Amino acid sequence: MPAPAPGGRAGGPPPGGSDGAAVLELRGVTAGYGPGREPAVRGIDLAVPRRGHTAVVGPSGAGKTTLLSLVLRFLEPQEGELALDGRPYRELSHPAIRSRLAYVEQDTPVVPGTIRDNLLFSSPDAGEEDLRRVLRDVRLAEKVDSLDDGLDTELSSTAVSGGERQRIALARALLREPDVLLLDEATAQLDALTEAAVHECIRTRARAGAVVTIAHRLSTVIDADTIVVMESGRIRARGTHEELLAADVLYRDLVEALRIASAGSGAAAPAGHAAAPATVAAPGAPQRTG
Ligand SMILES: Nc1ncnc2c1ncn2[C@@H]1O[C@H](COP(=O)(O)OP(=O)(O)OP(=O)(O)O)[C@@H](O)[C@H]1O
Repeated sequence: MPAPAPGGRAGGPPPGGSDGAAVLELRGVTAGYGPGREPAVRGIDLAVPRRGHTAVVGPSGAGKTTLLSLVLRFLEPQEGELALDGRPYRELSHPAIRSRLAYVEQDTPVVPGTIRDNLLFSSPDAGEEDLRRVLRDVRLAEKVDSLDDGLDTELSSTAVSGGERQRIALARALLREPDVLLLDEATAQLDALTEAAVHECIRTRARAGAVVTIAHRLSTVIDADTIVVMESGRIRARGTHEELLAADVLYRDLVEALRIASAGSGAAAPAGHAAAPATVAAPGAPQRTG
């Protein structure tokens, strides 16, 4: 198997490349955090296909969070440009961009109010059946049904675990049916139900739209359609799990770290992958996304 060219995909062009299929593109993007500082990412070329799961991996400080910050327009490029459906970001307003994206942080805060308020926060017109659907998707439907006030339960009056909090955030994001779901997977160990729900939601959503994860679980990485390996602010390789295992030494090291970190977790491997227990982040993984 040919080695992936630096920043290129083994065995062919980047998915969603120049064929117009990309929903989101970064073209030669260099960006950083102020004058006098080294750029945090350099010369990033990335085309995110309209459907499918793109996982971003890399050691601490590689630029993964910066990449997401650029996509969310928390940060502007110093060089290069981003585009949504082929239209450069500079021609689009912040709300126009954000309306197409949904972002689930590692530690997304719940908003004051009820579970319903939390779900409707960014989709105020969603109907009851939509709320039920996303709660089922994130495996919270039974829990909500068991509460006396159901969807109208005040979150402050209920003990909400970290896992449930993340599932509420994910449900809120799914409700929007975003063109691009951006997800910074939790580094903390979460309960098995949350792990499974997040995993399943990524798979389901990736059939309808684009999902970009900063992946901290081996099972998530393995499941991605394309994995982007970042190092020192650059994309050093991209491809499928098998392609990268064969061709990229840093990827092999990252996978090994995830495997070691997750050893003994007992999480099930995705179908077709013999050794993929993963519930714990690699050492040095990020704490949160800005
Ligand atoms: N707010 C900030 N101000 C200044 N420098 C920053 C800021 N955020 C990130 N950086 C720097 O940018 C570079 C890339 O950081 P980034 O957080 O994007 O990497 P990362 O791959 O997400 O790392 P981690 O896995 O540790 O979260 C690092 O050198 C980091 O120190």
